[in-house]
Amino acid sequence: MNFTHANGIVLHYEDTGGDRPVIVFANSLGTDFRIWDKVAAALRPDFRIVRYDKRGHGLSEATPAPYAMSDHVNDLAALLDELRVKSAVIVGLSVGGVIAQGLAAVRPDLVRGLVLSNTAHKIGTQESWNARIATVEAGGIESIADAVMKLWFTPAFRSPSNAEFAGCRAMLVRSPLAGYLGTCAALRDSDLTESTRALKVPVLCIVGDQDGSTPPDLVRSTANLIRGSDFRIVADAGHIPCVEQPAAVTALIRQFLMTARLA
Ligand SMILES: O=C(O)CC1=CCC(=O)O1
Repeated sequence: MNFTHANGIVLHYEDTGGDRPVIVFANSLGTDFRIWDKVAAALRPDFRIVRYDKRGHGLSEATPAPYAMSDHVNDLAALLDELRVKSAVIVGLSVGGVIAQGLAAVRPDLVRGLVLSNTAHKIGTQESWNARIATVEAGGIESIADAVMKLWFTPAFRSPSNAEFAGCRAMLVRSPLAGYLGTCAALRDSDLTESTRALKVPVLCIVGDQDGSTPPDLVRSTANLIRGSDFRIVADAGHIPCVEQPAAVTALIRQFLMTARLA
């Protein structure tokens, strides 16, 4: 296990692969960096892989809610400075993709390219995030877990016999409450439309065909903002294709890196 102080908090991270081209993975709301296990393992022979638990998730410090998206962005910038990463491809899922867009806007020196998975320049509305915050404050994360699982995964993956599904549900309900609520507030208050429209790096946007949280049309609208970006749909996947279809996600990342000459 690796921990470091960055931006005034303790972050949990993993850093493997020495001086190869760097890929950084950022995870989604209510998950930790294990969601990238299969994709990271497939890419590890060819890349330096950095994964981390964002503030209030996994083993990273859970400061009191609410958070701002700039907290998450500044945490990642500080972590990469601490690890002496000069420039990387950032692969971000959902809020991890929002953090990746924010990092590219405020620290373009750190970002060679972006893979934006199941994310958007703006996710949800003030009303939807306030409603979720109120429900979780009243009943805990367990009270929304079954509904969230329907956003995250296809019916086939949600089978009672699928142990991986049970494990992902456990990951959600065991998330630190402050981290979950804090990041809901960060999403509520974040709108990156203008800074994302100004991005100049190579970008691949991907989305599961059955994503109930950031559906294909929303992710396509983000791709349409970014000149020259590519947009791909992953078949038979919900909001977390890196868990549900890791081979397809790995293939799309590899193809993007080759085409954009980032490998
Ligand atoms: O739990 C969800 O609704 C899915 C999600 C939205 C933002 C994020 O990071 O995950």
